[in-house]
Amino acid sequence: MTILLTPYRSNGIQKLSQSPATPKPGLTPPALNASIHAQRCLKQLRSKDKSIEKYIYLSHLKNEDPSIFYKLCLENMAEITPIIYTPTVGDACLQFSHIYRRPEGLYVSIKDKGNIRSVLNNWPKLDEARISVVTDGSRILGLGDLGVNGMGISIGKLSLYIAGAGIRPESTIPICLDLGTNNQKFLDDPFYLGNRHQRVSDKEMEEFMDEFMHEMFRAFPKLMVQFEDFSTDNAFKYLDRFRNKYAVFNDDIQGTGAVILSGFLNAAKIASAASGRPLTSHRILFFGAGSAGVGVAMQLQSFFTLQGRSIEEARRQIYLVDLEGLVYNARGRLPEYKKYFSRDDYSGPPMTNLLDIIDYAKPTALFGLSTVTGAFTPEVIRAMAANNPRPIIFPLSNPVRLSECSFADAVEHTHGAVLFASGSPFPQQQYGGRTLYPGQGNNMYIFPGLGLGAILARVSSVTDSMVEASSLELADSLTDEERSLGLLYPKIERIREISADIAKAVIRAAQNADVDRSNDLRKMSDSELLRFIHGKMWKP
Ligand SMILES: O=C([O-])CC(=O)C(=O)O
Ligand SMILES: [Mg+2]
Repeated sequence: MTILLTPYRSNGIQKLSQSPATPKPGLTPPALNASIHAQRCLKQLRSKDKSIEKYIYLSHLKNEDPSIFYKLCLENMAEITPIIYTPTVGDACLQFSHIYRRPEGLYVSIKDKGNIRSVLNNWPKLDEARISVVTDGSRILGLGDLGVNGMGISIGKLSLYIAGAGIRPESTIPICLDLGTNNQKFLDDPFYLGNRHQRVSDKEMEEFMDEFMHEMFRAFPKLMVQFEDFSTDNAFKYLDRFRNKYAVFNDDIQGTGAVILSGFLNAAKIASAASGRPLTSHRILFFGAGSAGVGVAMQLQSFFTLQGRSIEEARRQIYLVDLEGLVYNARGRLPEYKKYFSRDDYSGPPMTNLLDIIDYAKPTALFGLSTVTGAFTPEVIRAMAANNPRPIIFPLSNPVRLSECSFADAVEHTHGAVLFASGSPFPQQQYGGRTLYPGQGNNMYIFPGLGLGAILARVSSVTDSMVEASSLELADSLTDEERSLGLLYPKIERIREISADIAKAVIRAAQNADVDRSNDLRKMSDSELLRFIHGKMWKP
């Protein structure tokens, strides 16, 4: 590890390879020692009480000395992830224009339309680019339209790619598209860093997106793009529009779908053992029918059909609930993405009360993707427990304060029987003399490995089978010890090992689907492939 002395680096491009191995005498204190310095940085981090201050400190450290930053991340994953990522990254995005210090990432604005190529060409490491996280800031976590402040989420996701999958820092491009914002508070804020107008029309956005994607893959031919936190309609629209043309996936639809299927599988096995109900006959109620809700529903339906259910049977195991209640055909006009799971077997008056819907559908699993804080009231939790010996309750909205319930409430009102995962981290609980651990059903377990597999196989597109492979691999990755603790997801400290396993499964799925362009990997045995993947991981 080197202690960097390089001055200001524009756009967060980290010149690791060019950093001086040994600083010139006199330019650092005489007894500066790298491993002590890592401890010093950790101590400085821990001395701050506010998580946003910790975020600012780490963001500064990453720019100054990426090696030490990523070393700290890897050695303290459980402590640092909630600061550089969900939930603190949500606050960082809200305050992005106020805490901004230096450029990082690439901004492509509607004003660049017609001229996007020349903006992309300004990126300092054209040849190195492999993974880009692209947001338009229109639905950041559950926080709504944050405009150009959404850059924070692209940066946060890519930090996890680097820490969690060993993607080289210089191969990553965080991108925020500035298509305006409908957030009046930001439009009125003199510090706001984006264009000061409402979001452009759908038609203008479409022309912009076509040009942007076309130029991205011309400028960076080896790239894979992760779409992040687009508003629901556009998340589906642009995934559909580009998924067969470019190597692109949507993290909120597919990454969340995969991670929740994985946690559900591990939970459903335990629940089925307790209830005697077959794994394939679970009924799932989705409270929240946006990109994540529908994405997870599609992933679960696909799983049930793989297990021998007909498509129709699988579809009927899923109930969607939005802000107007149960989603059913007779209710009236629905947006396109809600139609598929809309019920045709109910035609009574609108069913708006979650307790009534639970009573009607008798779900074995309740998923929250609504951003309605506290929607899973004690009564709702108790109703789930009354119908199921081990109820599956996943309040998945991010960040923490938007969660549908806390882990403590879920434990208390199910007398410790709950099988729980949330989108944001919750502390463990003591119950009846046992320690109970909450799962974190966050796409952070999926996208690093999915992306790593995709770029190593040089895929031309990201197929559903690749996403599914990542999910099944994650579900399988629990160790005996983790299972005995009742965990639904592996410990985050094992993220690199898990990302490598996921990458391997993704590469094999890409080969089966014939979307890979790296023939050499086809010739490798599984163990050779895994060794190859580990060898490719950048280590700080
Ligand atoms: O960023 C996260 O923590 C998970 C996610 O994609 C979202 O909530 O939009
Ligand atoms: Mg997201």
